[in-house]
Amino acid sequence: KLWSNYQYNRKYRLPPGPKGIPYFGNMFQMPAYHQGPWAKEMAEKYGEMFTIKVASNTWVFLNSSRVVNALLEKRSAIYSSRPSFPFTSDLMSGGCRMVVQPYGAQWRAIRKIMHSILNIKNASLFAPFQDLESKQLLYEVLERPEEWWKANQRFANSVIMSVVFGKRIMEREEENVEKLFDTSREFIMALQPGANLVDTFYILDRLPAPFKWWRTRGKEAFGRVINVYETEVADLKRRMQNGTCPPCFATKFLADPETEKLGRTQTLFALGSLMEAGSDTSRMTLSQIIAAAAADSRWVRTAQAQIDAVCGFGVRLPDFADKTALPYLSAVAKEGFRWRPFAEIGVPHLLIKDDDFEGYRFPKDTVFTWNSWALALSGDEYQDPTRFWPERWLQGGEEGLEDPLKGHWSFGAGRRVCTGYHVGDSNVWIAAARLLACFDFAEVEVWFLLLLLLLLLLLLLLSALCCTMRLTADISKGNPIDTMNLNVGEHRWAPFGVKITVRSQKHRELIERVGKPALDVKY
Ligand code: HEM
Repeated sequence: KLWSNYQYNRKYRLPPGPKGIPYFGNMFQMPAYHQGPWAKEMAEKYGEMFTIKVASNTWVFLNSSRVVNALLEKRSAIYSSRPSFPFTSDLMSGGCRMVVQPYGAQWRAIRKIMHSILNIKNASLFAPFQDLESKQLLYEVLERPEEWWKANQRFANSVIMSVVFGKRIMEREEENVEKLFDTSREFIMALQPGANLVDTFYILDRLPAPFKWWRTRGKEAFGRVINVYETEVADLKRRMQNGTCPPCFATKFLADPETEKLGRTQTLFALGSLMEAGSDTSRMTLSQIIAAAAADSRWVRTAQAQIDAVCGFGVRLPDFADKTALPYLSAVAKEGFRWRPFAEIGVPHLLIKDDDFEGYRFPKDTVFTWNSWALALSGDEYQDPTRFWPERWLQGGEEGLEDPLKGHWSFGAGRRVCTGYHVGDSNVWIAAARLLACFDFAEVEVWFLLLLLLLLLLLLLLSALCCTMRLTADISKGNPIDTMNLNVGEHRWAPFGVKITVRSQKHRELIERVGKPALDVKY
């Protein structure tokens, strides 16, 4: 062991990093969740790159746009695989969840399919659904402002379900959608570094099957997710037989002879990954924009002034056709992606062969990640980085405003960059533009909190203790909103408290006129 360590250290040179302990490395220093602030602190201490060990894996964090660009973008051909995840990928995803698949033929085939539906040329395919669902979103927020987070979820989910499965999701509580959010959350949790020992200590995977204590749990998780996807495909087939299914991606995909070659599990996961990635991401970014609007009304006033100038005060809703006339709204969407990236420490990219870079020599199988939180909140990268300040994107003119990838790393990098970024960007643009056109956002006031707490005390006597504790936790986050701990991944209750009010009677009438009819649209 000592000899092989000596040889390794002679051959390779890695950036410095915090000292770890034998076998576990830095595993216990990195928080289990919400690792962004810790990784930012390390970046401030070590500079553009730092190295940590998570058991036998070596991770290099990239902390400046310069090095992300130089490695993940420019050398993408060798920095685009994923580390092995015996539990999270092989067991609970049957090796078929694209986001954790290694770089290779299978990943390439699925990426091609994803691209065929999510690319910019299909913007016109998504636009009518985004238009319809964002109108319904406004009506839902008007009717039940305290359930804004559910309305965001339904919006994002229904857009992708309409395009992929030709069906609208009318109720956020729909059983299979609820299960989809649960399985997505389970997957994200499993992916956290150190969450499953076998994903970190690969040697455990060599144990004989009866000693692998995690197998049953992994198989059950796989069963749950496959069940969600199968339920959707069965429903699709039923509607196709009834003649009630409009043309959609899944009907074409399932009828394509090429699809058969993928096998059943991969076919289901291709459709499922679209549902999963398409639903969760846009709603989280929208939640962040709502938090930013409640925490700082300065930029909201500017956005509303521009919308009012173009669409009239409560006269009509902004539309995709207004995009060039509303550059501030494109800057809002961009700032929404940059401000508090939810993939806080990026997504791991695996280097597939030894590489030299500026005096360092990286061994094959080193994990590289862009330190997303640190990059977004770095004073070297952005002026006044913690502030939600759309103006930053307009300072040098409007160049690059329409490219969703330009100026931040929230969609990832290189060949692994998010395939759905056009859809995510347009989802966020239309929903944010319309919400800002019609509503004001404020942090929850103290008297309101006290009243709610009083009510909760009464509730305590009547309802289950755990439920009350959960509500209390929600409310305690309300005033003021802690924008560094937004917890937007939460899908079961409001991640933070916010007061949403319609801007005027004219806006109320506008929403009733255009938003309410959206509820009756069926196909
Ligand atoms: C709305 C905001 C969104 C954000 C911030 C986001 C972010 C990301 C990030 C950070 C990655 C990993 C990139 C990397 O490893 O370098 C990713 C991958 C991916 N995203 Fe998104 N995403 C969004 C929306 C969407 C949507 C709407 C879809 C699909 C409908 C989608 C589908 C995917 C897929 C399939 C991958 C896996 C790509 C691969 O591993 O090759 N995303 N996304």
